[in-house]
Amino acid sequence: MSPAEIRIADLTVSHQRRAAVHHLTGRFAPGSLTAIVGPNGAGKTTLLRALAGLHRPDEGRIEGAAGQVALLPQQSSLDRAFPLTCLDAVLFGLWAETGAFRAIGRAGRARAEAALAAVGLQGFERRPAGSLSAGQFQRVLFARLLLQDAPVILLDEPFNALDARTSAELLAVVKRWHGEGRTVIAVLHDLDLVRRDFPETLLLARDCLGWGPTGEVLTAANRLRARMMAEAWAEQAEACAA
Ligand SMILES: Nc1ncnc2c1ncn2[C@@H]1O[C@H](COP(=O)(O)OP(=O)(O)OP(=O)(O)O)[C@@H](O)[C@H]1O
Repeated sequence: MSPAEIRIADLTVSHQRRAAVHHLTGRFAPGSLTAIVGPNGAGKTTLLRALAGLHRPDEGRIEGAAGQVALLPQQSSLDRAFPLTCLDAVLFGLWAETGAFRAIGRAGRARAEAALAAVGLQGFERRPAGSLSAGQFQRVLFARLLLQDAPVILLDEPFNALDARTSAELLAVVKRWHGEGRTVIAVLHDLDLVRRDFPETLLLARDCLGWGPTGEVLTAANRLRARMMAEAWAEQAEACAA
């Protein structure tokens, strides 16, 4: 796995002309493990989706991400009523390799079965994905990421609403990715988890309030600034003017 660096230069991303990420500059070092933290509405998901190429920047640049990333979206953003088996859901991870309409061969199926087994879901291949618990479904999405085998992994609230055992097992998968030299970036709200397991942190409140070693970024002063900025956001704020 060749390590991937992502460089961000003066990035602004807006929704309906309102800036969600504002003039962000910095880099995710190759093979780094970074938490993105900040209050609700701070622009964390917007940044992750911009890194995945799903939001176009209004200004600035993202370099090094194109074709390199695999994204775990927030579960709440997914339609689980879609009639898919667990195996099919995992096989979506091969789209980038095979294209949407090319048949998946036996080798692809074997890889998908192995990925399901790696996240503790051996025997779930034919189960409808819609019948799974939230924790089981998150395991399926992790299996899909395993199959994508990307140098950069983007995770949006990967441990949200999971029990302690599922969280611990999926955190072990994240650490394995980091150990393999992948660049891993996760949006998280649990600051104890961030302090314990994520060496780097980006603290976002639309603007960047700190980006570097977690202990230096998650200071009481920085967190207070983030909270105060969140409280000050005017819903009718205009487009970025600076
Ligand atoms: N599709 C959209 N259309 C319009 N506004 C949006 C859209 N997506 C996000 N926003 C707005 O952009 C801002 C940033 O949202 P975003 O989801 O990136 O924040 P977040 O930090 O991930 O929040 P949370 O912690 O609540 O998930 C918010 O004000 C949100 O209302």
